[in-house]
Amino acid sequence: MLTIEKLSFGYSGEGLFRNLDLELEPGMIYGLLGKNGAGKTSLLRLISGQLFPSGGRLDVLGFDPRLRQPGMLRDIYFLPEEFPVPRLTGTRYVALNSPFYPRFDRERFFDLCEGFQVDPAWALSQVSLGQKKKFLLAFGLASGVRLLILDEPTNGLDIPSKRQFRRLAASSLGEDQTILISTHQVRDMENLIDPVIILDSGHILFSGAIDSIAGKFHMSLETTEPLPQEAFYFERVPGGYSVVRRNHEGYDSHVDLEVFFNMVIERGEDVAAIMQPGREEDRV
Ligand SMILES: Nc1ncnc2c1ncn2[C@@H]1O[C@H](COP(=O)(O)OP(=O)(O)OP(=O)(O)O)[C@@H](O)[C@H]1O
Repeated sequence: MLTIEKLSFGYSGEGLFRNLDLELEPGMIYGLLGKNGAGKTSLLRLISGQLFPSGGRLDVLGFDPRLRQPGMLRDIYFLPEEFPVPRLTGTRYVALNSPFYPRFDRERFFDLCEGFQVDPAWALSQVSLGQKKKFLLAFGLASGVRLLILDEPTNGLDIPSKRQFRRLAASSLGEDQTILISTHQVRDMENLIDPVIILDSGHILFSGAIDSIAGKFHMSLETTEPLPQEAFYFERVPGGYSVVRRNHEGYDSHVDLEVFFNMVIERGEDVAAIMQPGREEDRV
């Protein structure tokens, strides 16, 4: 559903992406993780045709996003991190905008509004940032598009709303749909995103399924600090140390995404070597 090959892009001559490759499959909720400034928003804007690459190939739902053809636009919904809202009620917004999305499901939209505790009768310009965001998330999740792109969707949401978002997003996904969520708040996305893509300074350091991580690495919370040679990676956490070891024994363990993210940022090349069969080097 989305293929990126050898993508290059930069702002005013400064290279951000060089030879970037990425493939997204339908039926998944991808998490695009990266620190501030890693390039997440730029990548999302390239995918949705709001920025143009300087080289390489982008295929989004069979379209070249630069052309912004109606066939692509009716199947993509992009919720940016910051967004202006018109001086309209939610109901009027839906009446004006839903016709652009042929598979928009009004009943689902009202259910989602109820789930998010937002009232479509509200004037959008007069509600809080979190309420606006939840309204637009309900719109996006009800739009029926094949590619839903959410840039930092949990920014501005309170803790119960973040939980609601995870629940409603997971229950909204159809087989032919993909959700691509960018965030630097990794914890907010746990138990929702799979696979994960980790971007750092314009490079994809990791792209893969949670299962594949659990197959190669074992994570545990330990009370004592391990010796460096005893662990692949560890960090101090409340209550002790989060310790990552190679999973040679095939143990089942929960993947703590934040720890994995930190590990990839610190040891990206080593993780890549381990994750790729055939190029694996046996490290502790
Ligand atoms: N319009 C622009 N002109 C010039 N440079 C830009 C522009 N937009 C972004 N950049 C730069 O490109 C890099 C990537 O920015 P981008 O917004 O894509 O990162 P991000 O991962 O989304 O960050 P954040 O998590 O802070 O939103 C940063 O170094 C940023 O300063």
